[in-house]
Amino acid sequence: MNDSRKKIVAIVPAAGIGSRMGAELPKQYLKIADKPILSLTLHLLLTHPRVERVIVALHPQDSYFSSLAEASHPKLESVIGGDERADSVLACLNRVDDDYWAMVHDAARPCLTHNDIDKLIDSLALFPQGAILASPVRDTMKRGDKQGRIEQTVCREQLWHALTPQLFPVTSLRDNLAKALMLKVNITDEASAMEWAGVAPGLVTGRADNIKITHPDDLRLAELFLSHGEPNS
Ligand SMILES: Nc1ccn([C@@H]2O[C@H](COP(=O)(O)OP(=O)(O)OP(=O)(O)O)[C@@H](O)[C@H]2O)c(=O)n1
Ligand SMILES: C[C@](O)(CO)[C@H](O)COP(=O)(O)O
Repeated sequence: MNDSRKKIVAIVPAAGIGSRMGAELPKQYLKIADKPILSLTLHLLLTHPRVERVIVALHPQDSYFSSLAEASHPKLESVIGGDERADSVLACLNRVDDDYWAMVHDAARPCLTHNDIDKLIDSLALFPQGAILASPVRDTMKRGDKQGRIEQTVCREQLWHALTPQLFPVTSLRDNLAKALMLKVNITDEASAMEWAGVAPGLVTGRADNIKITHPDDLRLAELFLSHGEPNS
């Protein structure tokens, strides 16, 4: 099936509390260049021509989302997320028809570009099983011991940072994720659920500035990237 016929739904897990950020409000509502991070991420996905729908998972007590400009967008719907990121993704997947492809992208990654989304979608010709954006590890990698000392140097050949979006057929992702969660398998991204089921997702080199805003110093970095990044729409 060529990509012009692939129906793509973007799934945005945004039900976290941002504990590592330690801010007064969930990090997805902190502002960069005067815009909430979630607004930046949703706008990026809603304006991409190959994304038909966007589903966002929200915390049950989320009182911020309704005030976002994007909240009333006709292509967008929201669901209540779960205890872990994977539960939130599954809650979104349960709202999607089987003939879609799910492109799962963290709310906390607002620096994604349309060009990288196109790269990922185009990669399905090579990786019909699904694929993820990833960034090759550049630094020498160390494993530390419990005393904070170097235990070993880890070979960085073939090591990648998994990014998002991660793009898979809705049916296999939903089934594999549901089974893995039921068996209490540790799932931190969509690819790990697919790997658990024996699938080898494709790795597509994405921009290293597609960072996940996790700690306070990530905010300034993201602001820098967004002020110098390519226009997305
Ligand atoms: N139960 C959860 C937990 C996380 N997320 C989302 O998954 C993305 C990546 O998770 P992470 O960066 O860990 O966000 P938080 O869980 O909010 O951060 P922390 O672990 O520091 O609390 C975020 O957009 C977050 O909102 C979610 O939808 N549902
Ligand atoms: C999905 C992810 O962004 C890929 O790197 C990452 O696994 C999310 O992890 P988190 O602990 O939920 O931030």
